[in-house]
Amino acid sequence: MISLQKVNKSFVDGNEQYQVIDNVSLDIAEGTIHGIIGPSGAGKSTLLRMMNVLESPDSGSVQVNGLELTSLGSRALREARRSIGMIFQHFQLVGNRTAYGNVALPLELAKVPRADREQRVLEVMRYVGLEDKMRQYPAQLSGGQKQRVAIARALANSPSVLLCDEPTSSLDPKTTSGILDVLRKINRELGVTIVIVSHEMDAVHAICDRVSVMEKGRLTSTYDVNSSSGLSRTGLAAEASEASREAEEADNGRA
Ligand SMILES: Nc1ncnc2c1ncn2[C@@H]1O[C@H](COP(=O)(O)OP(=O)(O)OP(=O)(O)O)[C@@H](O)[C@H]1O
Repeated sequence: MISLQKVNKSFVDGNEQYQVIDNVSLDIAEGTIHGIIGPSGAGKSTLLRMMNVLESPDSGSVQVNGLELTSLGSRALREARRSIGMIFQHFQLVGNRTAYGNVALPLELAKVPRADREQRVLEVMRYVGLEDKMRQYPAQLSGGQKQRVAIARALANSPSVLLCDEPTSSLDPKTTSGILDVLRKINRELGVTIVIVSHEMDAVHAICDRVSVMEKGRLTSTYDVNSSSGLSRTGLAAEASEASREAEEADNGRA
């Protein structure tokens, strides 16, 4: 369970102070996939980064698996973060390490013995379907492969939560669908709670159980994707596609 209660965050730019997160409360149930959508600058990434306190709130509470992250010292926070993986739009792989070296990195930091490390890297690279790319450097991999390596790295320490900041925004539609399949598999098979920030509505609706909408630092709504509101959106999409089919038929009739 991820629970944000009345979190606030502002940044100072010159003489101006901007309230980027404005009194947001949000509970995300264990084992679900939760989307956060909204216009550019709404505060989506900042809110996501609060869930592992990469961004600490000015006030409010951030609990993950019952632990109040804002009250932890740096060592305890480092340990708590091991159960919270994160992936990014631009992958953030270390360029001078192979895929193997990238995935091994969090295990090295956690002081996992070498033999266990090797075993675990192999396991997670297999899980994302890249066991044949262990010795490649990031520059030798496609975008989709880089994101799979990043996912494997995020999984290395067996997290219970995976935070995804625009995970498919640099990828083409086919690669996007492969990455969404991997994320769905991680959720279903490993029970990992996933939070996805994205501006790609199709991707969000394809994979999420619930979605929150942000605007100007505030949460304006949260809905179930399969609830009546989700269905009405599907209904609208169906109507739109029916209308475009009719227009096409009319066009063909004219030709
Ligand atoms: N470290 C920072 N210092 C100053 N301002 C920041 C910082 N991080 C974010 N901001 C500002 O906070 C606002 C929200 O940023 P954030 O990245 O959370 O929005 P977003 O909804 O994820 O946008 P996008 O979809 O464009 O990524 C923006 O105006 C941004 O410039």
